[in-house]
Amino acid sequence: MAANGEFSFRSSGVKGRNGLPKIHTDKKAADESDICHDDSATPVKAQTLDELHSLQKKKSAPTTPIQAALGEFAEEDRHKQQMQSISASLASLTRETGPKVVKGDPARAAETPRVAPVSHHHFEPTLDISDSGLKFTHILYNLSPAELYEQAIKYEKGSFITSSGALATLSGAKTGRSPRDKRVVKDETTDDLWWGKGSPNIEMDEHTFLVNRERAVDYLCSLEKVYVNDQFLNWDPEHRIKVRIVSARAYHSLFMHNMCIRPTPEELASFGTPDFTIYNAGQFPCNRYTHYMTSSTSIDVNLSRREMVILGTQYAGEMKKGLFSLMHYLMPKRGVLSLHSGCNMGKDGDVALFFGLSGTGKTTLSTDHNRYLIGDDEHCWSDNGVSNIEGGCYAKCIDLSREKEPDIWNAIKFGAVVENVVFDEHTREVDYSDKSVTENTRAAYPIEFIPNAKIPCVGPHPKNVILLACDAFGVLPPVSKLNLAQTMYHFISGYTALVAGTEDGIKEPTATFSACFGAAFIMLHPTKYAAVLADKMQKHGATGWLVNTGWSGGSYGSGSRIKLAYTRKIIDAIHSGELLKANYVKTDVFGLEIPTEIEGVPSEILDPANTWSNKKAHEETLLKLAGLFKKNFEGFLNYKIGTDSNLTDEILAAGPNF
Ligand SMILES: Nc1ncnc2c1ncn2[C@@H]1O[C@H](COP(=O)(O)OP(=O)(O)OP(=O)(O)O)[C@@H](O)[C@H]1O
Ligand SMILES: O=C([O-])CC(=O)C(=O)O
Ligand SMILES: [Ca+2]
Ligand SMILES: [Mn+2]
Repeated sequence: MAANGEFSFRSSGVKGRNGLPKIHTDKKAADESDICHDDSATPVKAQTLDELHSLQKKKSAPTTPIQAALGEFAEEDRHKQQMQSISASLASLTRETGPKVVKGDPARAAETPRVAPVSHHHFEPTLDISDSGLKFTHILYNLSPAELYEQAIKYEKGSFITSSGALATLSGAKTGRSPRDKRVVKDETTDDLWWGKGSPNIEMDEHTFLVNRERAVDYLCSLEKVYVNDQFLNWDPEHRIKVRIVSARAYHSLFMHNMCIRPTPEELASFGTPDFTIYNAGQFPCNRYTHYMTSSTSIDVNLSRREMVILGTQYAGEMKKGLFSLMHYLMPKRGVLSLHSGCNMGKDGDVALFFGLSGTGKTTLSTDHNRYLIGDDEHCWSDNGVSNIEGGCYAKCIDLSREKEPDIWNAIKFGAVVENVVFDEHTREVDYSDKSVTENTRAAYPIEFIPNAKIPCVGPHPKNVILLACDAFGVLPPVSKLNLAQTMYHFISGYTALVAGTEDGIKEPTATFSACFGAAFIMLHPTKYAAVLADKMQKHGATGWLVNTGWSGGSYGSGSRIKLAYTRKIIDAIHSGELLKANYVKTDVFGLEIPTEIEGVPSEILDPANTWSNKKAHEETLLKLAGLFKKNFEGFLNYKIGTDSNLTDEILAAGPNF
């Protein structure tokens, strides 16, 4: 480059008579040179192309002194134990005990014979030899994102790299969870579970579970290779759970790599036996002649065996939320509260929880450039404070925009999985407004893709508990301050309203009530979680808030969704403590305390009654929604919350009055 920044050719030192560089053919002359060499001078250290290719990849470097100290024998032992553990995980219950498993990609054929087959001498003689007992199952163990990308692109139709570097994939026929196909084994250990009306736990017996388990395991072992992830749940070391995920798709393995906590190499070396195992055979259906099965999809949890089987759905969220259900069972046993909430922390250590059903804003509002992100969806609140259960986020992508949600936008890069999005076939730019595959398009990315993620994902006791509702009726205020009884009333109600199918034009919104803002995932009766939440909020002086991220100025169809920018201002005022100091007035019917002013938010929208042009329609809609709340709460009237009945009575009184 010339000094002025313009590009120019470097003038060559030795020139021939015609001005061109002289070509030296004489070896001696070239060796003793001060003359210019050809840049490619050093030859490759390979005799053949195969050798050349073998130079490209080196063995992953041992990372720490711990591993170095293990020595070669210990390392070999550890590897053998790992393979035995995986073989045991994949064991058929009716034939030989564990399949022959071998680590590595079958496509890298040259490498496989070097690995000694796992010996089965400690097992009983096989009951029934089958072809599956003679073949090897290759184990792709905790692959890296780059390796999983290659697997997905090579072997899974519908896998593509988007222009931002994310892996686009299709989840198949199912683009959301299938709660009606979830089953939980009912046995002597599950008496304390919530069964019956309203409960998400539909029973199955142990035998049927084993039938489905065998079906999944046979399917997985029939494949040439399966993916195994060994990872953790819960950033609180005291309550950490070890999970193993066995799956048939690189998509599933990468999704869980992103969503669970990723072990360090040392943690992986000493992983041992998992506390819980998922068998994801989602490409393979369940057999509908099997007892308890009502479709070809079945998601089965067996708490005694610490196992979960997935048949007939490839939607990866089933694994995420299956593990969340497990935490809703395990954590309360330890006095730890599990929460379907987002969580973030201010610079001064003030923590906020964001409860809400799907699509109400947990991910959007907890991902806040001015605050540390602890997590977007699943948390625990123990005596130690709050901790994220997961290692990643799962953001809705529909209508995602760089301007409104920059941190989420930027997190969709190499390593992230985007499900069911539509992209330009040439540029691979994703069109986030396209609902051709589904409205529930999603991105799963490791939490550290958010620049201000708080790692480790733990924080002190919450100061604010924000209940989010996307009220498509447009009658709940944008924000209300709640007393403890109101917080419990709305926590147990778990309200949101969804907009019904949009294809035939405008439809009535439908109210959904989902206890604890996650009835699909809780294992015990809602009042058990509510009692612990009330106790913790009281003990740590947390304030409850109800935030409507839905409609204003009318119901869906006539009004419009509250601007995200306004909701963010409201949330800012909660975090800063400003809102606690505001003036409040009480609304009719719901008896909610609403502020008269918030910086950056037009005051006239703070009371929904002001925003409806048709006052009569407003009144009717308000009463209609209040009636739905009342009816829903009837199911909880016979339950006591906490140790005395005072709180129960207060909570009942905290609902709508009309
Ligand atoms: N005022 C608003 N407040 C919050 N979100 C809004 C608002 N207006 C529009 N949105 C959109 O609503 C969606 C909220 O979805 P989000 O992913 O945060 O849901 P979630 O509560 O995390 O659900 P899930 O549990 O299913 O992950 C986003 O797509 C967001 O852009
Ligand atoms: O589980 C899913 O598919 C997405 C999610 O977070 C929810 O529905 O709460
Ligand atoms: Ca979310
Ligand atoms: Mn969720």
